[in-house]
Amino acid sequence: MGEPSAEVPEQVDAGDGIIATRGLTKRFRGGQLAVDGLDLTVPAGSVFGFLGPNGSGKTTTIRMLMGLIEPSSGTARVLGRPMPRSVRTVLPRVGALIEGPALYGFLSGRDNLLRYDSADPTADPRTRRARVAAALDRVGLTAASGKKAKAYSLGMKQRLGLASALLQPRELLVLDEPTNGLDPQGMREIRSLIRELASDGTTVFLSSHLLDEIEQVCTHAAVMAQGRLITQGSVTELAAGTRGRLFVTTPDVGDAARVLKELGLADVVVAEERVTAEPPDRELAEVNEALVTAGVRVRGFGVERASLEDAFVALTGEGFDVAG
Ligand SMILES: Nc1ncnc2c1ncn2[C@@H]1O[C@H](COP(=O)(O)OP(=O)(O)OP(=O)(O)O)[C@@H](O)[C@H]1O
Repeated sequence: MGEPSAEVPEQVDAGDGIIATRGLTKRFRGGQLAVDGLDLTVPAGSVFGFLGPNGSGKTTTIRMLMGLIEPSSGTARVLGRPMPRSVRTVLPRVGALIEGPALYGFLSGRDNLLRYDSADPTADPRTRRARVAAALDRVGLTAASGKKAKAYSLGMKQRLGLASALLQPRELLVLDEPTNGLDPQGMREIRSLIRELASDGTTVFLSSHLLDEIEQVCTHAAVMAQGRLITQGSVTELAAGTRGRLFVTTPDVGDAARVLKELGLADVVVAEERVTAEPPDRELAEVNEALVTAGVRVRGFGVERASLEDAFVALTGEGFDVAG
């Protein structure tokens, strides 16, 4: 039921993306418009960051992609197939970690994975132990595999969750806020694990409300705000579309700021021993010369590359400031 018949083969168009949505919309019963006309394209082989403040519609989108809830309108295709119609053929090829892993605290990490594996009707019981051992090894939990899961740190629980998603080879990993609640060390571990997984060709789609996290691990990103897509593209393109900032490092910040304003530079901001402004249209050397001529002791000077945060500010006119 629901699967396309042999006469109407599903075309998997690689150019279409591993995930592709068109006009995807979710309005909840109470009238809340959680996702509004989303057109998302996730290229094969990318580490795709789905970025947005809390409440911007990320989890709702992921739930629609995984066939957990029905869209109100629009379409979603995952691995080239329509969701939720193709849930049964698509989900076995996708490793998903949504809203934290469901673990039995009284079982060891290894026994939790054995349970997961035995719940999969396609998993051969004869190779179960080897599969579980490989997954534990992959996430660096071999040494702790005999410990009860309730004694695991949050980071270890998260890694065990990832191991459960990795019991079978996957074409796509979908991770909802994989570093949420972790300490900096735990975050670093999960990030390096994600990079490693991506390096052997798995497409990774992860949501996050942390800009620098996306910048550190993702090749591509989409930015959501209030249920709408603000932008998407490669991380370098997104940042490159935004101009960097001119900076002057000097003890004479007052004089430096005055000179920059006299030269017509916009958005001059003074901080301790540092003045920044929008980059000028004129030659940088001219600006430097004007500073030096005015007696400003220039200790550092140049244009900094724009970050994803600069891009976000430029797009929305506001900072990426999220509450908890
Ligand atoms: N089952 C539901 N019924 C009604 N409204 C909902 C439901 N689930 C989510 N919402 C609302 O939809 C909006 C988007 O929520 P969603 O959880 O998708 O955002 P998010 O970006 O994933 O945020 P978070 O990171 O906090 O999970 C929010 O305003 C939320 O209150």
